[in-house]
Amino acid sequence: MWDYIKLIALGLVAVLAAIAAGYARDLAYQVNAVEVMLAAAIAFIWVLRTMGSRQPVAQNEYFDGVVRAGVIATTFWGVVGFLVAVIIAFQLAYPALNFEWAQGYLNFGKLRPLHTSAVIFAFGGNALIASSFYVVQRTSAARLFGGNSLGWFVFWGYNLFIVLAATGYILGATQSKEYAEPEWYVDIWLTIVWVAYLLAFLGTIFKRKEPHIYVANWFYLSFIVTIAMLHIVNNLSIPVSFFGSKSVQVFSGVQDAMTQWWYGHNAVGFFLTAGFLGMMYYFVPKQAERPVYSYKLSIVHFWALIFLYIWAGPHHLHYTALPDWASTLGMTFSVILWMPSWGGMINGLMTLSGAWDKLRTDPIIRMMVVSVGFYGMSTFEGPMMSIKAVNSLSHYTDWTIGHVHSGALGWNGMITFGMLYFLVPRLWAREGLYSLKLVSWHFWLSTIGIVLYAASMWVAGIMQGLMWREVDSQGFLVNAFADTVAAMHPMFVVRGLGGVLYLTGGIIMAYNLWMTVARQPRVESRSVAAVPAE
Ligand code: HEM
Ligand code: HEM
Ligand SMILES: [Cu+2]
Repeated sequence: MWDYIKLIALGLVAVLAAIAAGYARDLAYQVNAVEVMLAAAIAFIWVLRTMGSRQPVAQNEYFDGVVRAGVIATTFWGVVGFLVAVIIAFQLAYPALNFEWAQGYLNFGKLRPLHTSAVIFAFGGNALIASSFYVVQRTSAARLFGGNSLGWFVFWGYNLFIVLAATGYILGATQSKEYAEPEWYVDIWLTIVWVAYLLAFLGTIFKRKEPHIYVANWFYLSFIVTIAMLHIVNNLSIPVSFFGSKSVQVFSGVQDAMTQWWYGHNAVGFFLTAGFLGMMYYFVPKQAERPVYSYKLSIVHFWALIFLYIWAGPHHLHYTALPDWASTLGMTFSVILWMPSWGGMINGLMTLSGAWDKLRTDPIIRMMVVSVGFYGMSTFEGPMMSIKAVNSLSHYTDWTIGHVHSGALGWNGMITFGMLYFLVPRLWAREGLYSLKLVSWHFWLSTIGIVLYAASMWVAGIMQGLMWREVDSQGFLVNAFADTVAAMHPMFVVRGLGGVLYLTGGIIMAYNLWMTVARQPRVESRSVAAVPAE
């Protein structure tokens, strides 16, 4: 019965998407409609072919299939995102790489949002979904809520969202809001997927056999709920046509800017921070084989973090049309935010107390420790940059880009690598990783890559800021904008090289994980039973 309903729904979606493709007013919409049609058709055929032959799921076992798929997707999108990153980094250093024949499709302006979405939403998002599904099942001693269908719907639905967004960007569909570029219909689709995600996660917590809700789940849950709220409010818009990608924002002027940076800042706070803290609170203690340093601190900094983050958005709009009081409010909360951020860092680092020797022997722990260290560094730098006097120098410069990447490469990237190295042997029941030596190589390549990236951007950013300010004795500006661009060339090259190292590390990881699954002997004793909580 349920299968028939699925077939009818999928068939309907495929037909409607085909009609939409026919009536499409622009290329991006048309290609997106064809993609939806294909996705629905493939799902239709799959449901049809497996009807009646699917085994009932064993309720006392964890649902790890979807986590395995998430791990593969994370690795894949990571390498893709880093590759696009290296291309745009060299496009900035050598503008000739914006080839004439690729204008309008593969120039910097088109590839930049592709990079940001690929690394944040595809790489980071898949890492968060996969790890949260793993963690919530283990710590609740319960199978993922909603049967296999809900979990698979979240995974495939989310990855369809990424494909729709990415092809849309290349073909020119964007609502021009940073990190929220996808147009209205893609936003609606993500909303549906996200509600399903919330349902699967929360449902598992509700049916947990463990009385306590482990703190990692608090962080994951706040991430899921807050992203839903941010996504819906920031994307309120009215489509120009039902058959076109263009839409008009509901807010305008400075209200729109404030909504956008309330979104943008809290995307950092809840997607790139709270969600990844959830990851830290499970995988660091697991890998170190030590309990969390202070459980009390984890609760205190959780509530402080989620309360404070929400107010800090205006630090993205200093010295704009935004009223001064709002800007001051944003700055104040940003400075206070330093404390709970460091609460998290201290808790992560101190979890290793008594196990510091592992830093010498275990490259995965090393990766996690560097990650938490970069979290601490970027959450010190951020509050500093939010101070108006500092921001008057740093804003619009590459200092911001350096700050972004010490958080993104250092914190988000490294903790995700650690999580992947932890999970793959367990999910595929393999006897440890294929090569710890390759993990060590990955560690050093990515660490040196980050250092090159951050250091070159500090130099570039501060130089740029100072050059923009420089006036002669008559009060005239000394430097033309083009002078500052020319002066940054060497730093752009260094940043690009840092990116090459980081990408190489990513490829080595992909190879190592592949070989772990392909070559390592199986272990039979892996526990998949949903009791007791682990
Ligand atoms: C191979 C490593 C990477 C390289 C070489 C790289 C390079 C770049 C470049 C060249 C830009 C454009 C800067 C500009 O417009 O001046 C950029 C922007 C950005 N990247 Fe990366 N990236 C890398 C990895 C990552 C990762 C892993 C993340 C996130 C998890 C990330 C997040 C971002 C964000 C959020 C922006 C926009 C920053 C802003 O507008 O202030 N990047 N990246
Ligand atoms: C206490 C924590 C933090 C504070 C107070 C903070 C503050 C700031 C400030 C003041 C800016 C510059 C705004 C501008 O001049 O345009 C900024 C930009 C940014 N930060 Fe942070 N930051 C924090 C942590 C982080 C972390 C951990 C990450 C990444 C994982 C991150 C990612 C970003 C991104 C992506 C931007 C660029 C936004 C854009 O213009 O596109 N921040 N942050
Ligand atoms: Cu911010």
